[in-house]
This record gives sequence, structure tokens and C-alpha cells, in this order.
Amino acid sequence: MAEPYGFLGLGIMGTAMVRNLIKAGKKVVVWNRTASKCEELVQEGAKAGKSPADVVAQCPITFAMLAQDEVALEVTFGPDGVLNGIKEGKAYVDASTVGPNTSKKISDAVTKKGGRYLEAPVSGTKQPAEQGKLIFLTAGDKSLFSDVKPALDILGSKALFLGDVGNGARMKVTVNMVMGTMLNALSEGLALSEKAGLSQESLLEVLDAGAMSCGLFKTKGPEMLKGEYPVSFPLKHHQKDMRLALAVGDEVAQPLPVAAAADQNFILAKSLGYGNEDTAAVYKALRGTEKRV
Ligand SMILES: NC(=O)C1=CN([C@@H]2O[C@H](COP(=O)(O)OP(=O)(O)OC[C@H]3O[C@@H](n4cnc5c(N)ncnc54)[C@H](OP(=O)(O)O)[C@@H]3O)[C@@H](O)[C@H]2O)C=CC1
Ligand SMILES: O=CC(=O)O
Repeated sequence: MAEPYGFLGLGIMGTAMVRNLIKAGKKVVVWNRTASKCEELVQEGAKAGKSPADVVAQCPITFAMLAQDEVALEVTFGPDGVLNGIKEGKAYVDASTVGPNTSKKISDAVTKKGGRYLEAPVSGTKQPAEQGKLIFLTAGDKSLFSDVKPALDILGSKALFLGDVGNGARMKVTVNMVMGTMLNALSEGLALSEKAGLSQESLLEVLDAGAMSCGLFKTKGPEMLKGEYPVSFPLKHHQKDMRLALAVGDEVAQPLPVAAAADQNFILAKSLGYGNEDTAAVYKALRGTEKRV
């Protein structure tokens, strides 16, 4: 018996994911630090839990979709945290993007208390989350992967099982590192074409006509040109992922010079106050002005 599902963290991604579970007829108990974010989902059929521990106590399987490592640790180990509710028969599926060491710490603590743990970060942003088209990069307890697969099939279009805890996190930050370097390459191309007196629209058209055509450029390119950055993936989270990827590179002695340079642009963008805007706003930092004139 998997239901009700617990869900901790109702940000951009968590809210969309819970909504899909509800639409699929699943019972869900939700918790969010800012409790007001539970209200809409409660009206749609969810139940609100009092704390992470309370949600885990009510649900055999609890998902989390939280901002970053420190938050995932606080929600697990803090007062009224996940661990207080974990015992045999309980399972925790953390979909937050965190580093492999954080994931391992949480996994060890959950399993020590008799629970099961699956690391399950996702590739895919706000729209795929809304459309139930996320790609799950899971690792950890294989039996839990099987038990939770029906829910992953509601939330996503693909679910990979990658072996030991840490591999999901490593895969996720590697994928986002590639995305971060691509966004910076696109930003530089747009900035260069503008300064060189070329049409930026033509650059996007040329890129789209050939081997570099991709969904990322199709979505983010026009946003960069308009100077409008509707938040799908907050820039501060993408910079965090670049940092996590560089740390993995450090651990395994793999030089990542291109990613390190891209990370510097994300850090610059954050320092300019663009952290809560969409990740595409890295273009503003590189170009040096808010909008095209
Ligand atoms: N947006 C995207 O495109 C994607 C994001 N991700 C990853 O998913 C995770 C969530 O992303 P997203 O939904 O975009 O992020 P949001 O910033 O929209 O949401 C973050 C969530 O974390 C909670 N939170 C933040 N700080 C704390 C804290 N100190 N204690 C408890 N809860 C806290 C927030 O609660 P509150 O509402 O109270 O602030 C909110 O529920 C991140 O790890 C991100 O990297 C992965 C794939 C795509
Ligand atoms: O983490 C972001 C994404 O688009 O994937």
C-alpha cells in the first residue's frame, strides 16, 4: 500500500508534481516551510501535514523536492524532521538536486532507522514537471524504485535506476553542468553577434537549422533577446548545480575548465541580483546591460 504519498517542498517543481499526483487520483499529504503554499493544493484535494515528521508518520512513502543541500539536511535531521518519523515500513524519496555526499548522509540515516531511501533528482524544468514529463535519475534501494515506479510514471516520462546512492546526484549535476555551459555559450554567441553588428535573430535561426538545434536554445534564446526571464529554473539553483558538478570533478580529479568558467558567469549573475530570475538571465550578466536597445 503506497498511499497516501507524502510530499515535502512546494516550490516551482514540488507544486507541479503534487498537482499531477492529485490529478491522477492519488492521496497526498503535503508540507512546506511557508505553509500558505499548501492552501491551493489542499483545495485541490491534498491534506496538509504539520511537519516533515508528521507527513512521514502518515505516509508509507514520502517525496521531497527542496532547494539545496543545507535544506535537505535540515528537513531530514532537524527538529520534527523526516528522521523522527522514519522506522521500518517507511520510505523516503528525495528528488531535490543535492550533492552525492549529502544524499549518502541522508540515505545512511534513513536506513539506520530501518527505512528505505531512493535518491531521485529529476532532469526537466517547470513545464515538464507540469506535463508529467520529468526524467528521474534514481539510485539507492532497488525495491523502493519498483514500489515507487507507478508514481514516477505519473510524474515523469522516464525513470533510470543508476545503482548506488550518489550516482543519481552525480548524473544530475553532470547533466546540469552541460546545460550551464551551453547557456553560457549561447549567451556569448548572442553578445558577440550583437557587438559584431549581426542579427541575433539570424544567429538563433542558423543554430536551429543545424546540428546545434535543441529545446534549450529554442526556449532560452528568444527569452534572452526579449530580456524577459519567466522563472522556470531559478539561476541560483543552477549555480548551485555547477558548484556541485565542479566538486565532483575535484573529487575524481577530472579538470572541468569550461564548466568552471561558466560557473563564474553564474556567480557574477547572482552577485548582480539575478539569482531569483530564470537561469537564462546569465546572459544579462555577460552582456552587461538589462535589455537590448
Ligand atoms: N526549477 C527547475 O527547473 C528544477 C529544479 N530542480 C531542483 O529541484 C529543487 C527544487 O527546485 P524549485 O522547485 O525550482 O525551487 P524553489 O526555489 O521554487 O523551491 C524550493 C523549495 O525549498 C523550500 N525551502 C527553501 N529553504 C528552506 C528551508 N530552510 N527549510 C525548509 N524548506 C526550504 C522552499 O520552501 P518555501 O516555499 O518556504 O521557500 C520550497 O519548497 C532544487 O534542488 C532544484 O535545483 C531540478 C530540476 C528542475
Ligand atoms: O534542473 C533543471 C533542469 O531543467 O533539469
